[in-house]
Formats: sequence, C-alpha cells, structure tokens
Amino acid sequence: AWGYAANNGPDKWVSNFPIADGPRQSPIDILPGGASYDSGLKPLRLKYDPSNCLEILNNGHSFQVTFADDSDSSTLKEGPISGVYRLKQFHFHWGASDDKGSEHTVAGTKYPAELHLVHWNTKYPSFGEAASKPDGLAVVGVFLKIGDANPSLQKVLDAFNDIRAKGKQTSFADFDPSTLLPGCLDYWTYDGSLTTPPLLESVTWIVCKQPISVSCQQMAKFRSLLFSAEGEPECCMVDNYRPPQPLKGRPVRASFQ
Ligand SMILES: NS(=O)(=O)c1ccc(O)c(NC(=O)NCCc2ccccn2)c1
Ligand SMILES: [Zn+2]
Repeated sequence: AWGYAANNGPDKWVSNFPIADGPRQSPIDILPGGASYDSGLKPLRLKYDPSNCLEILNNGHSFQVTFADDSDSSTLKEGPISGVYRLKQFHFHWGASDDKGSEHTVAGTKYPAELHLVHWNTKYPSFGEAASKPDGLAVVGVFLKIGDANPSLQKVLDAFNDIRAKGKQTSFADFDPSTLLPGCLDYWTYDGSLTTPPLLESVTWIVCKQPISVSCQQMAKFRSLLFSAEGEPECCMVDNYRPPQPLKGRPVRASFQ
C-alpha cells in the first residue's frame, strides 16, 4: 500500500497511480509574483455547523475529523467556485521537524504543517462520485506557522490519546472548524488534484495567504501519532506530505492585490 516511506512514498506512487505525472497535480510551489490578481474572484463564504462534527480518526496516512454531509448545513460557497460544496472532513500534513511539513510552499518556503478542509460539489450525489469529476472537490488549505499555542487546535489534539494507532477512531462532537481559519481569508486558487493516492484531478485548490499559529509543543503532539496499527512495530506519523509538483502552465490567481 502507498505511504510516505522510501519504499512506498511520493516518488513511487506513479507505478500504481500513473496520473501522478498528470497535467494538474498538487501540491505546487506558489510564486506570489507569478499569480495574477483576479478582481472577479469573490470572498470565500464558509458556513459550518459544529453539530455536524462526528468523529476523529487515524486513517494511517493522517488523522481526519469527519462531518455529517447529508445536508447543506456546513458549506463553502462563492470564492472561485460556483454552486454549493459540502464539508466532508478536515485533516493535516506535517513534518518530522518544524522546517518542513506543508504540501504547498510559497516561493520555496515550507511551513511546519498544512490544514486541508475538504468539500464536495453538491451537483454530484456523493463525495465518492464528486472525487472523479474535474469540478468535484474544493479544498481550502491553511498554513500553520510556529508561534503562540492555538486554543482551537488544542481541542483536536486533546483527542489524540484515543487515536494514536492506524484504524483507531473516537467520537468528536461540537467542533467549529471556522475557528481554525485565519483572520484574513485572502487566497490563491488553481486547478489541481488530491495530494494522496488516488491523486484524482478533481480539486479546485483555495490556499489562504495568512497562516494560523501552532506552538512547538502542539507540533510535537502531531508527531506522537503512529502510521502503524496496534500490534505492529511503532512508526511515528511524520513527513506525511507530498512535495510540490510541476505547474505545467496552469494559471494561479490571487483574490488580493
Ligand atoms: N490531501 S487532499 O488532497 O486534501 C485529500 C482530500 C480528500 C481525500 O480523500 C484525499 N485522499 C484520500 O482520502 N485517499 C484515500 C481514500 C480515497 C479518497 C478518494 C477516492 C478514493 N480513495 C486527499
Ligand atoms: Zn490533504
């Protein structure tokens, strides 16, 4: 199975997922000077209902917080997209040390972690259906930068003792993911893909310019999770990020000047 180790990591994915060398792969290195300001881009319109929050799980490549997506109560609208996209889950990618971990980079700068809020287009019947359509998904990416401890993030980290190993999950209720968003919602946007297998080219990426804070101690908590399941030799969940992929001529637009 795919992973992030030398024998099954990002450089090996192309053998089982040839789209890894496709025309709209993610993540990318964002060059602010290369992005073009588009005054037609609208502000992001995010509306999340904390009661939709269901559970937190370690899926062996990250941890994710999953939401009920059977109604339009937690949605993303406007921004670069048209229609209504429902929040399905959020998860993170991070490094073994604070000098790496994000998937997108900004003029080569790596952040210690990156948050992904995953939404699917309600013109399709489900996430699984939408994941195979060119306009099926919209993922909001938020960089994490070392600074003050983040109280909202701490609520998520406090659940980690129950999900240390792959396959573990526990209930997680009444969490408002908008508390993880930066104050300024300026963003870059481009057409891309899932950053993990199956690497489907179905994602409108919306990457926030402003990072949120995370403390060193909180980063250490991320690194206490395991890629491995109970009973297997312990393997720390770190460096679960794909490096930037070729832009292949894609435009990157900015919602700000
Ligand atoms: N890292 S990311 O691009 O935001 C992202 C978002 C949603 C996802 O489902 C994934 N990838 C993921 O979950 N891959 C394993 C399960 C899967 C997901 C979609 C279709 C088939 N199989 C990556
Ligand atoms: Zn992700």
